[in-house]
Amino acid sequence: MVFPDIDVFRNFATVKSETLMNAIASTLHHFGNGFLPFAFSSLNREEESFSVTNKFAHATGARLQARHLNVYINGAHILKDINVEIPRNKITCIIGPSGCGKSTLLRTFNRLNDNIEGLRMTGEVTFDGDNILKAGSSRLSELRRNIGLVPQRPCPLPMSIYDNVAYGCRIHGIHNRHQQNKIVRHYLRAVGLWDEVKDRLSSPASRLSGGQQQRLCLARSLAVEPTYLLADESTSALDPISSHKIEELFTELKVNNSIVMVTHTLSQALRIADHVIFMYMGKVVEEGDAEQVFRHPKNELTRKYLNGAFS
Ligand SMILES: Nc1ncnc2c1ncn2[C@@H]1O[C@H](COP(=O)(O)OP(=O)(O)OP(=O)(O)O)[C@@H](O)[C@H]1O
Repeated sequence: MVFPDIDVFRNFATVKSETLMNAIASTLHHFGNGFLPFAFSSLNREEESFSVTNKFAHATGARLQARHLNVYINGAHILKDINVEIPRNKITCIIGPSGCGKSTLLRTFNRLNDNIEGLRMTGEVTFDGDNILKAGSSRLSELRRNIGLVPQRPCPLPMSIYDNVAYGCRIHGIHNRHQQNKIVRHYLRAVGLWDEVKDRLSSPASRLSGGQQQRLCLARSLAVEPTYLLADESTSALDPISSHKIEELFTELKVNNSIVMVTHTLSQALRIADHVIFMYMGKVVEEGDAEQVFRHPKNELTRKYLNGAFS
């Protein structure tokens, strides 16, 4: 699947650095990229604690829902009458065979599909009661402050490892170098990357391996601590140990945040999902508590999928 918002960055190589930064800032502002400005909520790590409150996120008890959502691309009916509710402070896993619409649904939650040519959406996606499908640009940027997306393909910005994580803080007005250092260190540790990069923080992020880039992008998204983190196969390029670390991290994060992840790995969904959405050919076939869906699926199609009858 192509991500035009990410591809934009790849074309910046020859642009002057100041122009580049401005272009990135405005592009991110427009498209959102999972790390637009947020305030930071408190982090309870013994070695580093810092606290800035994301008032909007935690005061409103915001919830994310899709009602009668339909997505068409160039006339093709991609998402069909989707009705789901994403619970707060839980890990929701979206599962289903390739091409069933998982990423499209995930991206609809922060309007990242908007730039797809020929896109038409009907129905509602509500966040904190507001239909975000009708949100104007000012509401949209607020939305993207609260719903961050880590895309399927890692997309490091054309800057250093350090700056990739610190960037979100800066555009949100956190210019204190000491505080930035703490945040960068904290989130690189959280994703299990710190030991691998601590001696080369000023190197270009593009020199990292695919799995390292995937963790860097996750750190960048987490560093602005969204209310909802949308993760599209965020462990697909990782070895089992690194994947396990990320799963542990997501489990810790749900105390303050809500995670929605697309995964192809059923064993991963079994390990960490609290809530499951099973999709097939653009429809939600079954949704519910993970234990119920995995142990006692109501739908025959879900049962077949879980038993490996198709993938
Ligand atoms: N930009 C696009 N233009 C045309 N069709 C698209 C576009 N993006 C997605 N689609 C189509 O929408 C359908 C759902 O795609 P989507 O990427 O959401 O599926 P998925 O379940 O996430 O697949 P996978 O697990 O393989 O990543 C597919 O048939 C795909 O070809």
